[in-house]
Amino acid sequence: MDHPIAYDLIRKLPKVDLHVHLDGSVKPETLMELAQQRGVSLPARSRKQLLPHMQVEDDCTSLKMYLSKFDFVLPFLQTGEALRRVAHETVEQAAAHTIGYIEVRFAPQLHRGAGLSVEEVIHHVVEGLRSGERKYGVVARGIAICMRHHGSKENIEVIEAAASRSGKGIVAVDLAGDEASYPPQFFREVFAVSHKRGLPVTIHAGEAAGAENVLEAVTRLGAVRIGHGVRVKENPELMRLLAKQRIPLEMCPISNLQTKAVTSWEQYPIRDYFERGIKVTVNTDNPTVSGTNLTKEYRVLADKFGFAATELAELVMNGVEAAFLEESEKRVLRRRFRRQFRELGVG
Ligand SMILES: O=c1[nH]cnc2c1ncn2[C@H]1C[C@H](O)[C@@H](CO)O1
Ligand SMILES: [Zn+2]
Repeated sequence: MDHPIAYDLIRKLPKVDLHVHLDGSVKPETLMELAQQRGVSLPARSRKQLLPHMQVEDDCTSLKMYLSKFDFVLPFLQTGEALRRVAHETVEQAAAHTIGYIEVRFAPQLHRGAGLSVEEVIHHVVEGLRSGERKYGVVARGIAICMRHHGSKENIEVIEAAASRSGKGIVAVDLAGDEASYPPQFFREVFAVSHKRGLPVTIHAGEAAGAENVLEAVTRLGAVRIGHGVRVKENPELMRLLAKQRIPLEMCPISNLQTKAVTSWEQYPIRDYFERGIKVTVNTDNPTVSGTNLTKEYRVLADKFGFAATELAELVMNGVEAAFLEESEKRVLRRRFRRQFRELGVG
């Protein structure tokens, strides 16, 4: 049976990905080459055999279990060369799904195992993004992540280094990792530094813990965007606050189902948020770990939630408005996207 919105139209629709992790985007083929270069043998010899080590299965029961997949790839992402390559390839993969703007996030402290400094990690990732930008015509920026299991000293070091690169490839900072074990109030001191340095903040919240974490992130950590926010639905007043303050949610539907932020699509609040006027954006989170891409994410919205093409275009434009870009850069994107929508007969 034909779907009311053709798969091909969704692929061709210009899109933005505001929430995609570098270490969740490594191609299996690349991992095999990186392992070979290091003389390390992998437990698998083909892409097909390797994928189960890099990707979650249907039996994933929690964010914690989901996060364990990253342990497999991180040992191979410890050199400048590897970081540049995966950053470049993240942009390449985005281009294949007509993504015009991408913000790639990464945790500098997780890439220091072979002696790189935080500044060097940031430098190599930004260089990889830039070469991807030049080759594929996708505007690409970086977000530096503080990890929940790291101490204040390490996280403040990330924020300081990111602030020094602000406007030079890095546009914001984030907090990621095991939300259930480390609530946001532990990080007030850390994010006070980003506030002092004028660096925008987005926080993973309301994914593996309740709506109170989103409230804390917005009111105490100064978050101007929220990663996921699936459990905001528990608090109607918070939903009104987010709509009123125009705080965008970076939702990642397929990842959200895998980490059990919800247990079925029926419980997924994206339609409800959209209708309440919350600025919902649609993103991939971790293309490799989640076995996803942005076309697939938008297709879920059409298939499971009945979003029409014009509504999908509205979600895309929410992403453009939510981008951590200068107003002049946004204007260019806005114009380009509107023209592309018209050419596709959408809106
Ligand atoms: O969805 C997520 N929630 C919390 N943390 C996450 C998510 N996806 C990836 N991460 C973590 C694992 C990675 O190693 C780290 C840096 O990208 O961020
Ligand atoms: Zn994430």
